[in-house]
Amino acid sequence: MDAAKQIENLRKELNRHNYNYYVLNAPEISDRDFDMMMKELEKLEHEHPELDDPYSPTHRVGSDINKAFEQHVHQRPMLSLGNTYSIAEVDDFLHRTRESLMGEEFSIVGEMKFDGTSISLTYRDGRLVRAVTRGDGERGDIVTDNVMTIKSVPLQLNGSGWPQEFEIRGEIVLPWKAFDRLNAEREFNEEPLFANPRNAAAGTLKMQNSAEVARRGLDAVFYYLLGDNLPCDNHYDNMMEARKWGFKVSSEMKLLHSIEEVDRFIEYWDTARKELPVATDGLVFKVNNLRQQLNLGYTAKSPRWAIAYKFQAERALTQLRFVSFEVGRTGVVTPVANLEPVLLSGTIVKRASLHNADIVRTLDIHEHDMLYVEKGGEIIPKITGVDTDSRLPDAKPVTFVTDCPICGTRLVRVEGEAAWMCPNKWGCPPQICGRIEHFVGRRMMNIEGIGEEIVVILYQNGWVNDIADLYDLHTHRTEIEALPGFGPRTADRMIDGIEASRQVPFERVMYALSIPFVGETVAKKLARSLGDIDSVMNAGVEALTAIDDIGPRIAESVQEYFNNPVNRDIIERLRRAGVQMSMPKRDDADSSDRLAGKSIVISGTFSKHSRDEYKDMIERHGGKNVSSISKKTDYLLAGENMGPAKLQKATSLNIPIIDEDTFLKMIEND
Ligand SMILES: NC(=O)c1ccc[n+]([C@@H]2O[C@H](COP(=O)([O-])OP(=O)(O)OC[C@H]3O[C@@H](n4cnc5c(N)ncnc54)[C@H](O)[C@@H]3O)[C@@H](O)[C@H]2O)c1
Ligand SMILES: [Zn+2]
Repeated sequence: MDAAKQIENLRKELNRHNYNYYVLNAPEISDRDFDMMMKELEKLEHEHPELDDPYSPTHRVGSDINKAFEQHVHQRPMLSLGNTYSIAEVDDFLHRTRESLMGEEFSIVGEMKFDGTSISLTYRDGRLVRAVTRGDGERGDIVTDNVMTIKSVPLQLNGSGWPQEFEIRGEIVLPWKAFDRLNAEREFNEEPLFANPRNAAAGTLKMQNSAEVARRGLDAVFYYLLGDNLPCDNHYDNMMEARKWGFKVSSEMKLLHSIEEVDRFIEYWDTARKELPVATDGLVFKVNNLRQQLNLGYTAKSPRWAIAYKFQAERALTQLRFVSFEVGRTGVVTPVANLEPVLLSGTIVKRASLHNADIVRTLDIHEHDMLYVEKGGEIIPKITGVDTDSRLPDAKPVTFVTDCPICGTRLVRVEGEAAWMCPNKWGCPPQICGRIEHFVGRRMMNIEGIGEEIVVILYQNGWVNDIADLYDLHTHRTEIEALPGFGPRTADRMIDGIEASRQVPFERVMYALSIPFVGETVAKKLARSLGDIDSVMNAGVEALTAIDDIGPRIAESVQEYFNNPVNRDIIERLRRAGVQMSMPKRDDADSSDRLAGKSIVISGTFSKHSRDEYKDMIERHGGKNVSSISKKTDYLLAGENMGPAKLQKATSLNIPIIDEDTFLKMIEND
């Protein structure tokens, strides 16, 4: 292949990976592989200056701009960092810096490289006025509302001495604990897991629903102060000032005075970082003195006064014991590599998902192969390769099962996907138990006292075969009490939990039914738009797809579910048991058509009701809540601390801006 073709291919590939990483938050390759590809392109472009292109990914910061947000142009571009993978490369950087500074003394600040998503905050007169993502480096998305939900971000500064206006940059992170909780929840709801806390943080920051953002537990750490009248002439002291104003500044930040100290800092954190409560993917070294920073300047993509050192992804070689095939609630069969236990990033890894049949085939795994397991920025261990040299001569390739490993039914291929599933919905135990577990879950019917293990016991004893059987469980009370380790208190808790679930609102019942493709949000929309179960059951495809966010695939799935007589029977039994099958009747005073046909944007914070309550009110009075301002917007319902850009846009489009009192008057009874 000639260089031009090679360069073109690399650019195309890198652009695609940038998109997966920054926009979809779902990288396909490891950061290291990405960085190596980038270095290769840099090298080729260097050798062939005639093929250079300002749009090449080597000159540009990967963009995370999302059309659903308004954008803001950064006063100073937000750049990336040059990266290195070894102490020697960091030392090179220090030598180069010394040369560029003509031998002048300099000190270095060593910092954690937090693995989240960058944010720029602007403060005026001590108050937060705007939060913007890095975007493409030149301009980013305005995410002020979402950032305001992060408790450690000061809305109003403490102390004194801050410039009248300044910018502070940092990283929005999702601490390990919150990340694990979020993924456990997603796993339970059978939603795709986040590959790592960085992707989770970036995805969360770009959500349209600030209440959900608040619930997820983001945090923010700050590492860069910018402005015209900063309090000190060096980076370190400025950060110490920022800490006094109320910003979270990492306590791991350290002033370093020699190459030896830098090297020791790296050696120490190479292992110690595993104990930190947030994910880090490396260290950052910055020249401390601001005048020296200015002298060193920038390349198109990164400052010359700083460098990142990236930690190695941890990789281990271990033997495959066997591949198991596991059946989930929806019947999809997932291959799992069961491994000889191996220590990786501080945890013992025994199992790693192989995802699907295509991946098993691509890796070409044979029985008892030695496999490479990796756990880098990604929390979920991944099989990245096979050591074919150590393969036993007569080892057979691992093949995907053709029949359900549990019930023996022949598997069918899921249309358009790499997945296989067991079609025996009503006879395959993990599917039956999976649906019951889903039904009792916290975000569904929230039946306390019944968890995963108890579901299996109830099923094995023949008492609960489907979700409706739960409501007859009291007839087995004596038998339950007699189970080893149970007793009257446990039985009480279960029965009380079931009793209480009769009050769970209809929209959560919709979600609890395990209708394929009907997740929490879709269930809510179905329930709210159609009002009761009979309307959902009888809705045609047209009526279903007329609802926001419901496409033909979901509509078909809903119809298929209710066309099945087994499901119809379950619904009737649930109805007889007193489970909520309709939305509560609203007081007429609570709803009207006063806002019929009006599109309303909500922005800022309010004192009389929460944003969610206002959204609800808009809908109840016939209006439509929309997230961004356009010519079609009828009103902007504005609270405190509203983003100035939104305000400006509304003014320029002549959209009436109303405060909460005006809004409440608008929907009041005459
Ligand atoms: N796997 C993939 O498909 C894929 C695709 C695109 C990018 N990537 C990865 O992303 C990297 C490029 O992303 P990037 O441009 O955000 O660079 P980066 O993440 O390597 O470094 C720059 C970022 O580090 C962050 N940072 C954290 N702590 C910091 C501190 N103390 N001081 C200063 N900055 C700090 C900032 O957000 C800054 O924007 C690549 O090197 C690659 O590893 C991977
Ligand atoms: Zn089966």
